[in-house]
Order: sequence, then C-alpha cells, then structure tokens
Amino acid sequence: MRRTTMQRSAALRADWADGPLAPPRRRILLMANPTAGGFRAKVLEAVAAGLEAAGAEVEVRLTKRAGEIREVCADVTLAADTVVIGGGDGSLNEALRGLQTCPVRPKLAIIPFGTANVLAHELGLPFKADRIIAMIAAGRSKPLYYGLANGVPFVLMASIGFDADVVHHVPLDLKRQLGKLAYVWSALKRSFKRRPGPLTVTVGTETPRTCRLAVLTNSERYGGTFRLCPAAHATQPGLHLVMLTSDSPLALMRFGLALVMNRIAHAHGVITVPVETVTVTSEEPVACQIDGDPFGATPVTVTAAHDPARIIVP
Ligand SMILES: Nc1ncnc2c1ncn2[C@@H]1O[C@H](COP(=O)(O)OP(=O)(O)OP(=O)(O)O)[C@@H](O)[C@H]1O
Repeated sequence: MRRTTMQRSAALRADWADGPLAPPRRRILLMANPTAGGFRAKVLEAVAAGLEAAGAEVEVRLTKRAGEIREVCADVTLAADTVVIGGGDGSLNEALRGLQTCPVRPKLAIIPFGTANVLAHELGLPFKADRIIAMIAAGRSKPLYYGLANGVPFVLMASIGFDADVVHHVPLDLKRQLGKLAYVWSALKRSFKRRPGPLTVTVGTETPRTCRLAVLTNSERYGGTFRLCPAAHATQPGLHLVMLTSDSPLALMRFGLALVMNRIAHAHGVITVPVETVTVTSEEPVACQIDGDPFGATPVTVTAAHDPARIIVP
C-alpha cells in the first residue's frame, strides 16, 4: 500500500479538501500493464503520488501476466471505489470482463499506456500525469457502453475478416518495437495471402447479407484517432455494423487511405447500419478480434449490452 507521500502536496490537498476526495477517503486501485506499448513507470509513480497527495488511498499493482486484471476486477472482495487501468485497450477490456460479474462495480479510469489507445482518443483522455491526476481526482464519469461477442465484452469493436487476420499475425516483439507501424507491416504482408470465402451476416431476423469484412463497433474511432463510424460513441448506447464489400489488395489500399483521411464512412463499398444483434458465419473459419486482441474465428454472435460501466472523463 502506498500511503506516504501526502505531505508533499499539502496545498493540493487543501484545494480538494471539500471536493470529490474529501473523507471518506476514496480507495483507488491502480493496475498497470508494464508490457503495454507506451508504459512509463515515472508517469505511474507520479499519478499514484498525486492521488495520494489529494487524499486518496492508493494501491499500485503491476501485472505479471495476461488475465490478472480480469481476475482482480472479478474478485467480489474488491474494495476499490475506482480502478485505474495503466495500459491500452486490451488491458481495459480485461477490466471490463472482470467487472461484468462484480455485484458492485467501481468506476474505471485510464492512464493511456497502450500502443493504439483507441478508447483514450474516443474519450479525449489526457496523456500527461498532472492532467490525469486532476481528472481522476475530480471523478466526473460517463457511462461506458460495450458489446458482447459470443458473450465476451468488448468496448471498442469486434471485427471479422482481414483486419482481424492482421491482429492475429502481428508479432508481439515487432509491436513493441514499431508500435502502430507493426500493424501496417503485418497488413502489407497479409494483404497478398489467400483470403477465406465471404462472410454471411445476419442482422436480427433480416435476410442474411454477404460481405468480406465486418466490424461491429461500439465506438467512433478505430486504430487510434481515425473515425470509422461517426454515428457511434462508446459513451452512447448502440452498436453499428460496418461492412466492407471487398478485401482485394486494391480495395484494402483504397479503404486504408479513406480511413487515414477520416472518409471511410462515405467510401464506396462501405455499408453502415445500426444493429442490436448480429451473427457472422462463413464456410471456412475467418479470424475475429476484439479490442485489438485475437479472438478466435467465426461463427461469432454480437449483441449490444445494456448495463454500462462508468468511466472517469475530463
Ligand atoms: N504482465 C503482462 N504480461 C503479458 N501480457 C499482459 C500483462 N498484463 C496485461 N497483459 C495483456 O497484454 C495485452 C495488451 O496490453 P495493452 O492493451 O495494455 O497494451 P497494448 O497492446 O500496447 O495497447 P493497445 O491495446 O491500446 O494497442 C492485454 O490484452 C493484456 O491481457
């Protein structure tokens, strides 16, 4: 337990004495993934010290393996009011998965240490320690909606097709070295591989449609700051299905360019519809990913969840 640095910022504490951190002391669990692409021990230390200085009781844990954040968040004896995730979208996804079974859900907050940090961009979260401390100390929160892919929560998207194939094939060491460029490298390599057959996409009880790539998105952003679906937002209810009708190398180049120019929603061959429940099947297995991490293959059924978590925002 870290309880020693309060004296360092008496002035800060005085400022907040009547604010959101006034007694009873907030209990903040800060869980960080030291293997995340942008992990900074100094920022973590500064945030922990700043929140303690503001009067909160702060516990810091560094994960030792994947799955730990999920286990801790699923623990019914978890006594934190706020769980701060120091990591990327995959680590936040773990927290959401764990909290799903928690009877009393603490608020979530993020220190964006990831590679893509799509959710941080979606929510306009700060990346600098002093602004992160001020945000968490103020404690203002919004609902964080999510979807379920075969029952597993995702906060950004579940996608099936070429981009999921790329996620499955990005070598972790290359991701750590090159960051987002590792995805570009992997996409170039995978774009010339043979593609599996088309996807059959069934929305509710409608007649099935076919496409080559399906993204079920809960958020506007994709791959970082790019705007995939202007109608969606992680703090608003509602999933959207974005279908690409081709995944030929030429079409993928065109879609990639449209994405970085924030024009993909209007590109030829892109169909977007609001959805509640979608099933995606294919004759041979097609790769799936959720929140930027591999998630098996088709068949996948995606539904919108209606019990949002709470996330602290600026
Ligand atoms: N100590 C650990 N060792 C290995 N893997 C971990 C550890 N802690 C968490 N993980 C896993 O690492 C995966 C990726 O981490 P995270 O999302 O934090 O960073 P990132 O991949 O760099 O960022 P982004 O998802 O924003 O691109 C997560 O899915 C999580 O399950």
